[in-house]
Amino acid sequence: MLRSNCCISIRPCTAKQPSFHRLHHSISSSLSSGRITLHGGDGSVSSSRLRDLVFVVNPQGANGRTAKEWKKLLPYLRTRLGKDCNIKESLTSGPSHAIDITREAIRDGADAVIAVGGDGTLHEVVNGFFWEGKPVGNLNGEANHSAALGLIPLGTGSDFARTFGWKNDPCEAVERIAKGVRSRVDVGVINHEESDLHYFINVADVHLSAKAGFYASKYKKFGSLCYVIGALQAFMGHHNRDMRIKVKNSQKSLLHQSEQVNGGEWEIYPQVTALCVGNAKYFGGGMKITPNAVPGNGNLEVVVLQDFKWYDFILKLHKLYNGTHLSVNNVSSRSVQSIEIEEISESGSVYVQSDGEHLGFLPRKFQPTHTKILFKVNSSCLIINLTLEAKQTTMVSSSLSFHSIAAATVNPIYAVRSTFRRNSRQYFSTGVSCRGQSPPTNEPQTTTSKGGGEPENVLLKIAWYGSELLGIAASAFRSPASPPPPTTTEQDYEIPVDCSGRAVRVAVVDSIKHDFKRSYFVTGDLTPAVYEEKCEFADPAGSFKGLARFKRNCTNFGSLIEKSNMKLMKWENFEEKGVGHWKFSCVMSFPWKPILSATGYTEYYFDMESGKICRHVEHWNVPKIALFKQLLRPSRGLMGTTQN
Ligand SMILES: Nc1ncnc2c1ncn2[C@@H]1O[C@H](COP(=O)(O)OP(=O)(O)OP(=O)(O)O)[C@@H](O)[C@H]1O
Repeated sequence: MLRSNCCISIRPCTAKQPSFHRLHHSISSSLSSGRITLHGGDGSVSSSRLRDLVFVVNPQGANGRTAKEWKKLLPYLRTRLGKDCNIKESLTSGPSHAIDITREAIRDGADAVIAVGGDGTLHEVVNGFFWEGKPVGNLNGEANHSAALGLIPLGTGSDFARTFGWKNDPCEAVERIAKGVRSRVDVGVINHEESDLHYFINVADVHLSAKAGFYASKYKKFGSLCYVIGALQAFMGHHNRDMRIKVKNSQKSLLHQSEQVNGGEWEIYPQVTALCVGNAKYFGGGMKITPNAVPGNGNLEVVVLQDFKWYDFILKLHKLYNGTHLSVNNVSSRSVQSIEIEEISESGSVYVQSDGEHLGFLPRKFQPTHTKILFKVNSSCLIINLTLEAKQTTMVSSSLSFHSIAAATVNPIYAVRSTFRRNSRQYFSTGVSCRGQSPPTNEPQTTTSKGGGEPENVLLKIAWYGSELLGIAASAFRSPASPPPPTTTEQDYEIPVDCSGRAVRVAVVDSIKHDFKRSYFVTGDLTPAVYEEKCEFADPAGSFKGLARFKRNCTNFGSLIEKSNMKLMKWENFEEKGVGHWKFSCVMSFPWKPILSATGYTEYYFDMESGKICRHVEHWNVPKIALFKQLLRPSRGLMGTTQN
């Protein structure tokens, strides 16, 4: 790896940065009345009209779930907002289409463009607010009119929404839109030689995290598991790289609690693993990577991870999720207004992504452009009002630069003069005024989706999916000479039934006890006859249905284990369920032979009709972190246990 001379310095900001206040302009009156008052040039009130809301829907978001949720949401949306707004729906036909839709909608005078999907869709809609470095204006020449940005988070990660504490709950999002409270957010701009300016609203990052994001996008069909697979793949062939950065208007090193006195000079950051520039706090499906970022304060938070090894991520993963990683060695953070980044060796292999979208590789030359633009965002519903404030300060350097864009003035966004043109080609069939067309039902048909969950939950999910994946991988590499999973006569066992055809409870419980004796955790040896075919298997990290998958997971887990011991300590009977308290220990077959040891209990719920097990819920008494630590602790491989 190439290292070159370096100097580290930061110049204090001399440029005036407009001060930012979070604005909460209530527009609920506009929304509830459904009317926007239009003022004539002499200030006279001329007429009023309904607000035009354009919903840009990515039907492929969250592996197709966005389309399903949207279909269910639309009737409710019309009921809730249709009285006051023209609701237009526009489905994207492929990548980047949302950019064009947004531009055209704004040119046509839309009052708000609302992204429906994940961060990728939001990212495209944000980029649609700009054209050649300037905010797009409507073609009616209304100086005071500027479109707002909204969000119904329905993606896989939906990380931007997490900063505001919003869940992937479309009904909640509609309520936020209906309330209409607005505040402003900044938008970052990325300059890249030979390409247009690129805007981001959440987090832009380079190197390992960006590479992981690149791979994760290929596995979205696996839901949040895509981030685990992406990260594993990104580690292959990864090398930390020396980088040079130049920041501007940095105020305070958050890590060292000191004021920066220099700015605008190059600093060397050796062995950078990842560098993240946050306008908001979360990325990668819930990692609180830039925990001090505030989307409306005019600054970006830069977090640099240096010299991380793969095991550092395992050891510190929970800190990355809960945002406490800034206290870790080799992690630094600072607040900046702009940053330029250069890879010293110019390998051209350093990935860049913004808002989870792959942008290319760290280039060698850039021409940053500073554009001051005003964004006001609805802090609760994310309606961003965008107004051009100032533009074009050009500086030349050989780096990638991220700017926070901000401005001080606020335009009243509902003093609009235009009428919304209704002939846009891009509005699909439902793009009509919903006034008076409310569906008969007022009840939302949507289901609440997972998302915006607790960091610990995400960690658990990763552990769950990770172990499942590891098990699958291990089973794939299992030697053909290895003995096949034990086959048992239990496959053919028929459970006795009572006169109403229901499985006899005592026989079911006996079978469960028998399965414990055969260490079903690691052998997958379960008695199929006592389980419903679609039995649900759950633990605090997740759940799925189907005995076959559970058996496969157990068998695969077994292939990672050298020795194990499982004991049913106590059994309790209740009317609708039985509870088995167990003790489990094993030696993993990793080179450092870690020993896992835990107690826990499993609840077996019985189906009232068939008498078979319909839910199998596992609880581990050991904290997850303790399990993680056990996994990393080497042993001598000595354990007086039953051979698996
Ligand atoms: N009609 C479409 N067909 C295929 N891809 C599309 C289509 N419309 C948009 N896309 C692309 O889908 C990608 C992902 O979309 P989106 O971000 O909404 O969902 P997600 O990836 O599941 O969520 P998140 O980004 O929050 O993890 C975007 O990069 C976008 O370019």
